[in-house]
Amino acid sequence: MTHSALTLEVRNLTFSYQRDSPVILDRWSERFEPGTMTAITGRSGRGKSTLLYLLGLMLRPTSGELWVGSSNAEAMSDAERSRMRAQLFGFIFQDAALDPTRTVLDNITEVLLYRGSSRPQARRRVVELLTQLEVDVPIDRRPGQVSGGQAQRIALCRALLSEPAILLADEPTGNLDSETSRIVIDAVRAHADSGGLAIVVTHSAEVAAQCDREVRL
Ligand SMILES: Nc1ncnc2c1ncn2[C@@H]1O[C@H](COP(=O)(O)OP(=O)(O)OP(=O)(O)O)[C@@H](O)[C@H]1O
Repeated sequence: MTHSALTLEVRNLTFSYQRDSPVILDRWSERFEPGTMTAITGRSGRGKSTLLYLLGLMLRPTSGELWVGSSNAEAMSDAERSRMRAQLFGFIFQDAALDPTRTVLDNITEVLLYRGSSRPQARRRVVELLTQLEVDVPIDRRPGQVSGGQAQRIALCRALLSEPAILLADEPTGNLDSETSRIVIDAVRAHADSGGLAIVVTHSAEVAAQCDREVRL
């Protein structure tokens, strides 16, 4: 797997949800390099998920800049940001955001079909990766018929198959036992080792220890 090597850089970022609500990030600066996996840690309510939404171009900061490679995302239109999000970012968020009306297979394969894989090729890749992630469910099931931890790994499978330059994960091991957590973190680790950039919000010291560095909010 190869990724376009992109640095993500935040400069003097300030954010509050509303004008009169508490400031969650105050002139915050940080740089995330390709080929690395960073843990974002900190007490509950400190703004870890909010930071991930900002980094993933889902929220705009109150002030400050976010650079994705050589592009300043704050200078871009909403449409340009959406395009960039679809092309460069992969997300593993707490509400796995699978389409409940479609099968596990269809939820995952779309990205591969879109990129020109044949249906049998796409199916093979999906089955291979689900097996690696130890998701032992029939691929014609719907998301409502799998467990929370399985849904999370199905979302991880979808995110990894799109080969995003930047992978953002919000508590990807939150619902998982320690053995399954290890499988998930190994997969995120492999993404970073192959040149991708991974940022993982976590409350787990064990997960943070497997990252290259920890940024505490
Ligand atoms: N949509 C929103 N509108 C207003 N305030 C919000 C919104 N979402 C989150 N907040 C507030 O922003 C703060 C940061 O929330 P956030 O979810 O980013 O924290 P967190 O560090 O990820 O927490 P946790 O570890 O509990 O998941 C909290 O005080 C939260 O109540």
